[in-house]
Amino acid sequence: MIEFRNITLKVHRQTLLESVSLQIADGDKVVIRGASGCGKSSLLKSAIGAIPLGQGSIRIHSLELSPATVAEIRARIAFIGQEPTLGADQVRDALLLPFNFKAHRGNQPPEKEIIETLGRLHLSTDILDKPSKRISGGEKQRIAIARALLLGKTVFLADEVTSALDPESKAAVMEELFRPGITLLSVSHDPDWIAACNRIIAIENRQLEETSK
Ligand SMILES: Nc1ncnc2c1ncn2[C@@H]1O[C@H](COP(=O)(O)OP(=O)(O)OP(=O)(O)O)[C@@H](O)[C@H]1O
Repeated sequence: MIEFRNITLKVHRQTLLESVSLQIADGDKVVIRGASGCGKSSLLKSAIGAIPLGQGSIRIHSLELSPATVAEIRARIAFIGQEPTLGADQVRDALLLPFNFKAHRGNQPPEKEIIETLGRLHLSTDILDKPSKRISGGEKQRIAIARALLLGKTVFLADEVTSALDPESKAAVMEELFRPGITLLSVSHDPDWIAACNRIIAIENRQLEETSK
């Protein structure tokens, strides 16, 4: 479960959210809507400790976000931002990067599983040999999703991950992220994505307003 408890978010002295709470159950598919600049991306970023809270607390599976827990929380969550940084020069190295870390060492997936995961996301295996900086924003996001799936992550924070995609790639991404076992907190303007979510929450006047479907 992801829980935002009475949080206030301020960015450069601008208050984006004021004393708001939100509980997301395991398996929920939540989309955040609202005008440009209202704080949708900032809300997602706050859950990985990228924006400090003015007030309140955030818990991911009962673990409260704090300087002491932020690394563990980031290890549990897949954050797919609008322009993910892949962290290595070659796509293959980027995809396998976490498997060099102590927590995942020895768990590197076999080539077959890597290829199969890329295929499910509508990515060809050729991409593995490309420089990370030569792939598109939409491809970077799908590599970041593939990496999270290979790590077995089940909590996804996804910021506009289909806006740059063709219909087939979009359907492929949605098929992966809307599985029952995935908990999804997302930002999207895409009607298909919004329709697939079970909860729609708008940011209005610094508050969260849940609209019934
Ligand atoms: N790094 C930053 N420096 C200065 N201001 C920022 C920064 N990041 C966000 N902001 C400000 O915070 C506000 C909220 O930004 P945020 O990206 O969360 O909005 P959003 O609702 O996701 O917008 P959009 O729909 O346009 O992506 C904006 O007014 C923006 O100007």
